Amino acid sequence: LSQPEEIPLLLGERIEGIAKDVTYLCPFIGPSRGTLTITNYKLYFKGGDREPPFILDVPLGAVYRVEKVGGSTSRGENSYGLEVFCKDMRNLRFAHKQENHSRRLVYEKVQTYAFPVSNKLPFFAFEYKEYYNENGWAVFDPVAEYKRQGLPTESWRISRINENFTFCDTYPAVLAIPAAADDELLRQVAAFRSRNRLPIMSWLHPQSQATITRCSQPLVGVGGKRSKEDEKYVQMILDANAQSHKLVIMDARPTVNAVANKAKGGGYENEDTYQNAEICFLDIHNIHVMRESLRKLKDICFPSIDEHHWLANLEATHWLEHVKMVLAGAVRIAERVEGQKTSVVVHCSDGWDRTAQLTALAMLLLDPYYRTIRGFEVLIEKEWLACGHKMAQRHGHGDKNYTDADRSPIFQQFIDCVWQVTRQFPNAFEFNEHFLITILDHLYSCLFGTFLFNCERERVKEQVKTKTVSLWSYINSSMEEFINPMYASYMHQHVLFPVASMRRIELWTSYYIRWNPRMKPQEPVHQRN
Ligand SMILES: CCCC(=O)OC[C@@H](COP(=O)(O)O[C@@H]1[C@H](O)[C@H](OP(=O)(O)O)[C@@H](O)[C@H](O)[C@H]1O)OC(=O)CCC
Repeated sequence: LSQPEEIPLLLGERIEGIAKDVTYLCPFIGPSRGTLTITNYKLYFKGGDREPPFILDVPLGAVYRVEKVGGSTSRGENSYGLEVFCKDMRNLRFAHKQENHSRRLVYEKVQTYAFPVSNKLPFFAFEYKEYYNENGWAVFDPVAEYKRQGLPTESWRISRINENFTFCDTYPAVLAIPAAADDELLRQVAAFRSRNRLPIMSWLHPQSQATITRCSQPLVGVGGKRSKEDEKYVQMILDANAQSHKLVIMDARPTVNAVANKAKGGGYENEDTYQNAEICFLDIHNIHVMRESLRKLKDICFPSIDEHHWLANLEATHWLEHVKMVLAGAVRIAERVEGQKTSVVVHCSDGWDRTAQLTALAMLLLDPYYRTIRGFEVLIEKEWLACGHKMAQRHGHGDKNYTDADRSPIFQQFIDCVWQVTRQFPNAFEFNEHFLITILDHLYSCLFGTFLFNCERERVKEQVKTKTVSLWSYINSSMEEFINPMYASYMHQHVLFPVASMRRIELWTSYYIRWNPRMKPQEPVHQRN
């Protein structure tokens, strides 16, 4: 059986436990007997009874649950062991021998190193010492990105009112806001927005000066409160765009949820008080609906696919419908900004899930820069990480409470939407599908500091830029792996308008069904006698 030295270890990785004579029960090729090793970063199984050996290499960050299967009275073959549930659409079944107590060892080591936050241990990212000659932390600089967009202008200024994160603790330190708004007005506007997440600029159209701004819901409440300052500030956003006398407020939610939020002091802008604004609702469901939808999708994809009911089962998950709704919302924003030179304000309830999906996708459609590898990295850093999408909470990084209702695959759904666009415009992106899957793998692995924690304030406090490696260091050090050979320079000048219709939305099978072998090993064909 394999010896410790045969386990590939990263710099900073150490073996925490080895269990020999373990059987991995693969749902497709059947059992493999071998050695199961747990390190402070991964779960590694190597089968000794096949040539080539069967290898499993699973970052513990991808594990959300581990359960013991069978007890001391279990007698059936392989009935005593462990089940490991993973965030990357698979579950792993292992069978142990009862006598050598290897199950307890593996169970305890997985519980310890898969959930460092619950065990008051550092993420492995803080122990990972690999050197890369690319510094991924230098890919995104907010002022440089604003400069690339043409800021500051006479209508838009860069503000450091939030440089200590005391103005809005989930927003970036550096904000782009209307030049006409002084700090006093900013404070009054922030006070009227949920969690102080006032409208800030995401993107400026290089020709028309139309903008995409983003925020959280106004604190209207059941009493129908209004804020003259908020109304004045929204008017400043409109006035900053000389091309248009109208502004559109896109509320990502279904109206029923926007109304329900009034009961919690939230709500939406009233067209009577926001004179020159048109409000429309994009009907995208909340984090709870999306979590449930992906759970259903995993259930019909793994471990086996019901050939006779596949399409009915897929439709019943509603996953593709939700992907379509997010993409359709982004297309509506892009059409307004590009086609009608109209500025758009995007919000939802908190302005960090659906809003991030919509601004990032609309910017991807409108600006070819974000369709390059480095540009896409900037887009994720800016619209997702700096603007406070709760990466750690939504993915349960290092936390053993897998039933937490605040977990939801919103960022993954955004990457799925990006994949849909690459399918409709295969020449328009510098990156390939492997790039998108690698991002999702390291969304879960916690090997890099990039996706750790919930906002810029936390990342500054944890010193991720000096104590961890950026995912972009790894990717940009082997760029050729992630290049799309079909990328055509003439194409990338255009605005993309994908068809957000069910007939064009596809299931991303190389992600969701990646663990099923392409061909089920043929069952022996019984000769007709
Ligand atoms: C009487 C009590 C009313 C009430 O609880 O309102 C609260 C809403 C919850 O509001 P929702 O918008 O439905 O749901 C919210 C959004 O998903 C938000 O993400 P985003 O950034 O995309 O906004 C998350 O951050 C919140 O955690 C979540 O609660 O619940 C509903 O609207 C469900 C009822 C149909």
